[in-house]
Amino acid sequence: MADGSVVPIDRKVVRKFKTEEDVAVALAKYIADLSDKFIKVKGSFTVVLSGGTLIDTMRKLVEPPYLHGVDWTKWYIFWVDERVVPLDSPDSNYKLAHDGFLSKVSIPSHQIYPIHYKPGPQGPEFAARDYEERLRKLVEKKILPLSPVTGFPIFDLMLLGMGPCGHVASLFPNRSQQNDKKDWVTFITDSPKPPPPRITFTFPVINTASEIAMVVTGLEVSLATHVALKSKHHDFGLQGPLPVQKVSAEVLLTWFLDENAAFQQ
Ligand SMILES: O=C(O)[C@H](O)[C@@H](O)[C@H](O)[C@H](O)COP(=O)(O)O
Repeated sequence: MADGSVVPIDRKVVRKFKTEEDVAVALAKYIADLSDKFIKVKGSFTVVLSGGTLIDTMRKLVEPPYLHGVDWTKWYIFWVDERVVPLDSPDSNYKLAHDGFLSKVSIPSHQIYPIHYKPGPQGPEFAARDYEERLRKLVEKKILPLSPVTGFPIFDLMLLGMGPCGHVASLFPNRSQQNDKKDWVTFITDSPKPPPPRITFTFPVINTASEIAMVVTGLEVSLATHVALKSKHHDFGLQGPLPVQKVSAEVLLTWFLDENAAFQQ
């Protein structure tokens, strides 16, 4: 199916498109519709970004009709993971989002939450603790609600990419961070994807989000996509599931795939 038709399975839908351009068109509408819905219901829209190709795939959102149709003033922006580098570094997920998205829309700057960067070996741990503290303050201010079910903060929308090894955020196979059930934000100093020092939301926070979009395009992710959506078993030389297999959303997890990523479906 290459028309974006929706196949509902539990709290998960898979939307398959022919090209990456078709994914970009559908993703913009999906995000704008959720923005309208959440702002109507709760007066704000909390959005969590990833790095990688996601920001480019969001490109239609900064074009008409969304550019002037979305109420950007109600948006709050967070990062599901960030490389621990200065914010103006070419490796920074903040810079990527700033250049491709945030600089083009009118989200108030105090509603954008980049990491606080500190150089040196303590930088990753500092950035993770600091980010978690800032999230806890937003819970106190009632900007982020806490889930009565999980005890973790509820974000309205999380936009995730996936690597060929099945990683999401900076939760990688063969790294302990994917098993953290206590922290909201943790850090990694030996990420297999460069650069090595990063912070990342943990799975309990990711899976407490209301809506999650897995935005996955390209042939190199087709095997991990196949494992996540079809075979469930894998031959990646690991014990246990791939990180992506642990993703679920409170309301709905929506996969956006192009024909290449869906090649093995
Ligand atoms: O720091 C990063 O690189 C990201 O936040 C990471 O989690 C990304 O979302 C995936 O690696 C997918 O990356 P691509 O979209 O580039 O395949």
